[in-house]
Amino acid sequence: MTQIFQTSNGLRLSLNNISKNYGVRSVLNDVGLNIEPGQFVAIVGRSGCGKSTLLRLVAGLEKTSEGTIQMDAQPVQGLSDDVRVMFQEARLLPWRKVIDNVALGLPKNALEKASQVLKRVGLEERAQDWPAKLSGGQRQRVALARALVHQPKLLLLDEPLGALDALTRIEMQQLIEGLWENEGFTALLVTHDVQEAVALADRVILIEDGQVALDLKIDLVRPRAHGTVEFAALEKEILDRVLQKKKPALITHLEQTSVPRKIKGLDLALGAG
Ligand SMILES: Nc1ncnc2c1ncn2[C@@H]1O[C@H](COP(=O)(O)OP(=O)(O)OP(=O)(O)O)[C@@H](O)[C@H]1O
Repeated sequence: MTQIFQTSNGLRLSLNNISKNYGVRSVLNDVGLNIEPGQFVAIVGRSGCGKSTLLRLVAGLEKTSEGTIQMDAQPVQGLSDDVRVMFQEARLLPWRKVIDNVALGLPKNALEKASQVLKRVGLEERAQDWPAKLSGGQRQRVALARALVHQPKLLLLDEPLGALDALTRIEMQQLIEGLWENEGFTALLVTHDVQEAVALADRVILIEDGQVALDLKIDLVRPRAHGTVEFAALEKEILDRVLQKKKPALITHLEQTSVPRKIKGLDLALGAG
């Protein structure tokens, strides 16, 4: 089932020609993006291309060098109660039980609310455990519950499944997708995993050289089966675009001029049969 934006509880996010420099190094350069309320957007790109920087700017953890970010037409000025972030590490407080980690920052009488959200992530039976007793995947479920208990309008996901094994990762993807469909928040996911991006997102944005190099709509029915032709074609389109960029100039030249078949020894490097 595709997301119906009209019924969403999410916020509209606008990045208006934003740039970010660290000293003389330009990380993001004139990035413009408009994200609809309730949309699920994935940001992909090579390591160091500025994905996490973009997320930190949206979260209000850092300031843009140029340009503005708006949520529902209001400028972002620091942290907002409407926005929650989930990182690769769960960042739980080890001296607080699971339920108390989820209820962190809530009024004292909010334990009932916290336990309802724990139930939604499938961990109600672990409420009284210490975080150290949980697996990596369970800890990320707690982190997800801790974010969702605040009913965010925007959930920022900075490679939250990056450290998990393949099966747990798929389970967590399904959990996040289900919660997003029910709660209707806007989601912005940074991931290295193109397959994950195609599985979850309505739109995949590729960042390259500090700019939006690709903005691809993913119009597949949900939940998405990884093995379909349509799924594979979208995955390939993104991967081809990423790989095309960094091919050594010599290889690209040889491919274009079809010289490699004549040069023994280079055939292997090009994967030619
Ligand atoms: N606080 C900082 N000071 C200086 N440079 C920074 C700072 N934060 C990030 N950078 C630089 O900005 C660039 C982008 O970093 P960022 O973490 O956003 O990349 P990324 O695409 O998320 O990388 P990865 O996929 O490896 O996590 C990198 O070259 C990084 O070294």
